[in-house]
Amino acid sequence: MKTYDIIVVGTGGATIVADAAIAKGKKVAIIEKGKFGGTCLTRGCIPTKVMVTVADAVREIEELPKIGVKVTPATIDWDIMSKRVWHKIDESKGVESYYDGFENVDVYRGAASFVRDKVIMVTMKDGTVTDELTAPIIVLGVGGHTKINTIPGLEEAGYMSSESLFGEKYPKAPFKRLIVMGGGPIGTEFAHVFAAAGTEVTLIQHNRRLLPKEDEEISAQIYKDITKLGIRVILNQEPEEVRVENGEKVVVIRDRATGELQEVRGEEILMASGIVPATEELHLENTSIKTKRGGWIMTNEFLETSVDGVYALGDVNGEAPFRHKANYEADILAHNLYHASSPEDFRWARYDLVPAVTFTYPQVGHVGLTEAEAIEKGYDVGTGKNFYSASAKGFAMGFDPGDEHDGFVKIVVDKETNHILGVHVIGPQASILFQPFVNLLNSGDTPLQAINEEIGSALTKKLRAKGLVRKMDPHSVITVGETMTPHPTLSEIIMWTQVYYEHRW
Ligand SMILES: Cc1cc2nc3c(=O)[nH]c(=O)nc-3n(C[C@H](O)[C@H](O)[C@H](O)COP(=O)(O)OP(=O)(O)OC[C@H]3O[C@@H](n4cnc5c(N)ncnc54)[C@H](O)[C@@H]3O)c2cc1C
Ligand SMILES: NC(=O)c1ccc[n+]([C@@H]2O[C@H](COP(=O)([O-])OP(=O)(O)OC[C@H]3O[C@@H](n4cnc5c(N)ncnc54)[C@H](O)[C@@H]3O)[C@@H](O)[C@H]2O)c1
Repeated sequence: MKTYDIIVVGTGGATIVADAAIAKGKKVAIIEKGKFGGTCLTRGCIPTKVMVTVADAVREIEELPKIGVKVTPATIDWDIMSKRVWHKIDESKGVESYYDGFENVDVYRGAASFVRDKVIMVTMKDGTVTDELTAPIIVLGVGGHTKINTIPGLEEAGYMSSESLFGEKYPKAPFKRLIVMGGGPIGTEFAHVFAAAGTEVTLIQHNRRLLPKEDEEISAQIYKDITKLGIRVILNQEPEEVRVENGEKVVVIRDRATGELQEVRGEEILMASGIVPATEELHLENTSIKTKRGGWIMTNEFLETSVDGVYALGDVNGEAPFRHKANYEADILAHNLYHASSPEDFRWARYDLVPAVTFTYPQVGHVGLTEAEAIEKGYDVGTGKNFYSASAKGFAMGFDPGDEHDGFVKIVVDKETNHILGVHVIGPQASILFQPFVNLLNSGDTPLQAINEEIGSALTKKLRAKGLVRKMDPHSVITVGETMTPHPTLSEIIMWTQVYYEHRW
């Protein structure tokens, strides 16, 4: 049995904890079965946003004649864009070699599995299996991957997911006709990218709304805006069958309201139908680690699992699946394990103020509750809405009052206190517009609130009983650093204020 101070499984957000341990001179094991850097760098946020930024530029140029700029149609240079996409993905190699450079770190390239609580073995890429490894602290940051629904004929016909798109299925040129299955962030972002590249895109959505996690009014607006781009959106559909006909893939869908059947054809199918936790290889059944519905690992506000000393962060704990949320949790854990002056100085996670952005066209962003969620929670709800066209800048950008595609901000307020419960934006730069509210809402005295109360080490129980309050001083550079900022946005340049103030970079 080999013993470490800490074992970190997965090299996405969890690397923040590994880095803190390395800096403290701890003996660290890092286990990664895929590309180093995790989903965000190698098949998620970053390569998609390199593409989305190009697609945005094409659409922005198309809008310029309205404000008096003569343009010729812009088109995407697929080769240059793809080179930039793969340049970022290939930074993964640098992450891998970085960890090879430390004497106090053992890097295992393979899949970790639990033998029992706190004991792990790794099936290495060459098929060999390591000795048993153990540590008083084990951090699980194994992420998630695309959920593939069982649809008759799908496996035989073949399909792509974000994993294979940024892998063996990366196209040398844009598709002629693409079917996107799913109208969440992944589906709407890729639909925007390919439509801007000249692909005829049909997006099939199971839900009756696009982006159903957004406020209803935002969903309705994004439907109008996306269809204006030439993307065909078919809502409220159940995929019935997939087949190949004359070299094309045919998806048969059934309208969930009317039962009507129709066929959609395309050169390729992109599955964007949600994610599942990547726990298959962990063999959690050999442990007492509790999971919740959907198989997500249950964690509390200190990222503890039901096994003392085992923590889980990022997508795998089933809280909001964003890279900034994974980073936020990893920062908290790194602080509590390696930097806190005492348990009273511990930080804890809260999930009621996770900012979310979808980088489709236009951008959509929010923090806090939707109007429907606020009503359901029993608030006496008031709302306010303002349009881009109502501001001088909005007019300058080409928005006119009454414009069907005007952007807007909607605030959801508790009428009893005038407290802001949620802020929702749709329009250009939505990703950065609502950040001041994220900072505002996170400021002030923040009492410790238990999450999944059944989970808690002896120390956690003591801290809960004590009733800790973290002072999030709105003037403090530390508060800015401890507040989530959506990734990847320009607001991050400002959010890292604490880090460059402390000369950590
Ligand atoms: C197409 C796409 C676009 C996205 N865009 C955005 C965006 O713009 N903004 C945003 O905030 N989020 C975005 N996301 C979500 C974001 O990528 C994830 O929330 C984030 O990467 C999760 O980080 P993580 O640390 O939890 O896990 P990951 O980054 O997924 O890291 C987990 C790592 O664990 C490894 N692993 C798994 N099992 C084992 C095992 N048994 N042993 C060893 N290693 C293992 C995996 O290989 C992986 O490298 C996007 C996701 C996708 C798919
Ligand atoms: N900009 C970002 O921050 C960003 C971008 C991409 C992904 N992500 C994260 O990654 C996660 C995964 O993204 P996602 O868009 O796949 O998930 P999602 O769960 O948000 O959306 C999936 C959508 O697919 C629909 N769906 C499910 N099965 C279907 C089927 N068989 N046919 C048609 N539609 C079907 C669902 O109704 C749902 O709206 C998200 O939770 C998201 O938070 C974030």
